[in-house]
Parts: sequence; C-alpha cells; structure tokens
Amino acid sequence: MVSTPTITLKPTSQKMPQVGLGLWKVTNTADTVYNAIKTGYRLLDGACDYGNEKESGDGLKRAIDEGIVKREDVFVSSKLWNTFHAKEHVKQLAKKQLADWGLEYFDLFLIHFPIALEYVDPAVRYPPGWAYDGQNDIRSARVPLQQTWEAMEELVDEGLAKNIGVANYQGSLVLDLLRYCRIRPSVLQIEHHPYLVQKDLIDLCKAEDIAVTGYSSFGPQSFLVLKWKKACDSPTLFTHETITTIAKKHGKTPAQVLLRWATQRGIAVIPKSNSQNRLLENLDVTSFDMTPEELASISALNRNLRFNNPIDYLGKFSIFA
Ligand SMILES: NC(=O)C1=CN([C@@H]2O[C@H](COP(=O)(O)OP(=O)(O)OC[C@H]3O[C@@H](n4cnc5c(N)ncnc54)[C@H](OP(=O)(O)O)[C@@H]3O)[C@@H](O)[C@H]2O)C=CC1
Ligand SMILES: O=C1CO[C@H](CO)[C@@H](O)[C@@H]1O
Repeated sequence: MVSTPTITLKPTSQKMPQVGLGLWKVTNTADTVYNAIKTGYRLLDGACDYGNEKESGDGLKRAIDEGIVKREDVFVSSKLWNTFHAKEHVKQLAKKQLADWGLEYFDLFLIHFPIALEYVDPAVRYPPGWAYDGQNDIRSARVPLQQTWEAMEELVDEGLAKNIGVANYQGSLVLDLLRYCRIRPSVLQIEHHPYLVQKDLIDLCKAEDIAVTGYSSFGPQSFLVLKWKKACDSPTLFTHETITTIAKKHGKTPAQVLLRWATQRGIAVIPKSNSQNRLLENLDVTSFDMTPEELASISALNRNLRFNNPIDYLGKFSIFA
C-alpha cells in the first residue's frame, strides 16, 4: 500500500494527506471510495453539488466496517454550496451532508465559491446547481462572505468541522477574511496547474500559514475542455513537450509529473479517477524528485489560463454554449 506525506494545518495542528481523491464526477462511487481507501488514499474531497456524498459515505463505512481504517485515519473534506451561504442555512446544510456521509464531523469544510446564490430548499432540489430553477435562471443572494464565515466558525465551535477553509478565493478576499475571522482558515483550495501557476496567491498563503490544495492538476477536464479549445491553442498538459520530456527522463507518466510538480511546491492535490490503475498511479507521486531546473521549466509554462471561473456562471452559461 502506498502512503502519502502530510501537511500540518496550522490552526489545529491536524495533518492533512498531501494526495487525496477528488469526488467530482466519480462514478460507481461507493466502490471507488472503498477501493481508493484500500489502495492507500486517506483524503476524500467531496461537495454537496457532486451529488455522491451518500455513496461516498457508504464506501467509507465499508472500509471502516472491514477494519481497513478507523474514522480518524481518513481526512474527510466537503464544501458549502453557494445556495446555503446565509447564516441560517450553513449548519442546516452541513448537518445534512454529515448525515449523508454517515459522519459526526468533517475534518475540513470549505466555502465552495465566494458567490452567494438564492436558497434552494434541499427538499425541493438536491443537490442544487448554479441555476435557481435547474435551467437558466441564476439568482444571486445578498449575503456577504463575512456572514457565511461566521456561520462556518460556529461549525467548529459545535464540533461539526475540525477545520474550515475557502475555495476559489483570490488574494484580496483571503486578506479580507484574515481581517475579520475569529477562526483562521486552514486551507485555500484553488485551480492549479502549470498553465495557472498562481505564484502570488500561493506565496500569500505560505506567509499566512494557510495550506493550499490544488484542483484540476492536469489542466481542465470534462466540459471545461470545451472552454480550453475555445480559449487557446495551447496543447493539453499531458502532451506538452516539457512535461513529456521530463516524464520520460524519470520513467514516470505525464500525470505523475504534473502531480509531483504541485507536491514539490508544497501543495496538496486531489486528482479524481474512475480507473483503479490511475488511482494507484496518482497516489504514487513522491517516489521521485524533480530538479529545481525541471520544476522551474514547468512553472515557466504559466499562461494565467483559468478554466473554472465562477464569474462565467453568472453570465449566460457561456461555457456551455
Ligand atoms: N473547489 C472547486 O471549485 C473544485 C474542486 N475540484 C475538486 O478537485 C478534484 C479534481 O479536479 P478535476 O477538475 O476533476 O480534475 P482532475 O485533476 O481530477 O482530473 C480528472 C480527469 O483526469 C483523468 N485522469 C485522472 N488520473 C489520470 C492519469 N493518471 N492519467 C490520465 N488521466 C487521468 C480522469 O479520467 P479517469 O476518471 O477516466 O481516470 C478525469 O478525466 C475534483 O474531483 C474535486 O474534488 C474540482 C474542480 C473545482
Ligand atoms: O467543484 C466543482 C467542480 O467545478 C464545477 C464547475 O465550476 C463546479 O460546479 C463544481 O462544484
């Protein structure tokens, strides 16, 4: 079984594995989670809108029941969806998500996007998406992020979350949060790959002792690739010559090079895969080290290409066109 290094989260001293399994678009989820845990994954990254928290909990429970892990061995992370930003909805949603998972607490709970949308009653539609009516009608809500963060802090007070954090925040929002928080954020989760290196934001987090988790480590996948094709003529990172040359030299795959570039920068990664072979491949990212020159050559690919930009959703679903 492969084991991964950990990152110590400053506010709680809890250790977060540096490689985890992202649960967005995972199919056959209970089996995938169970097999991932058997393979050595100890970090699961879920969210309300991934629509598979119950199945994820089933897979985790099976692993616990079979004695493969104890609850405290697995770092379970989830996220507050945009329609639940109001103070009175944060705990309501966290409790529902915990019940879906079959858990008493999350190790980490993140504000998913710095965007408040109008409340959608979970009894009416769950998981809610970006559009209010499930079609095209996006309605924002007048809820400032400070209110949401204060409600997140109450989750820690009540033992429902050990750590809290944010996702998709830019530097100015992080700085603002640090001005008003009572409990500091443990983690910032952001899009991060060689086309979006995010050096200043990562430096800020380092200086402020906020751990960084990178998502979409291979560049955009799924429908976001459509946006890629429209936005640029850059080759996908799996086929970029810089990546393939380094991969060949180390006898690794391009995916492993991309993940190792992130982990050597001190960043946690949460690649998703529906394939058992790739789950194993993605976990084994620390069996080689790249040179500072190799790391720099990958960082030099930066083009500030952001593919998961929440602002897009507030337009006219342009990326789906
Ligand atoms: N906070 C946020 O707003 C966001 C958070 N996330 C989180 O980050 C996770 C990962 O992000 P995501 O954008 O899905 O991207 P990933 O980096 O997980 O890439 C997933 C894609 O890469 C393929 N893949 C996985 N491993 C390999 C490999 N070794 N070689 C070749 N292809 C591979 C997968 O296919 P296959 O399954 O067939 O292997 C899938 O198509 C999500 O699951 C979610 O938990 C993601 C986006 C936004
Ligand atoms: O985390 C996620 C992955 O990215 C998607 C596209 O922005 C989001 O909708 C989803 O919540």
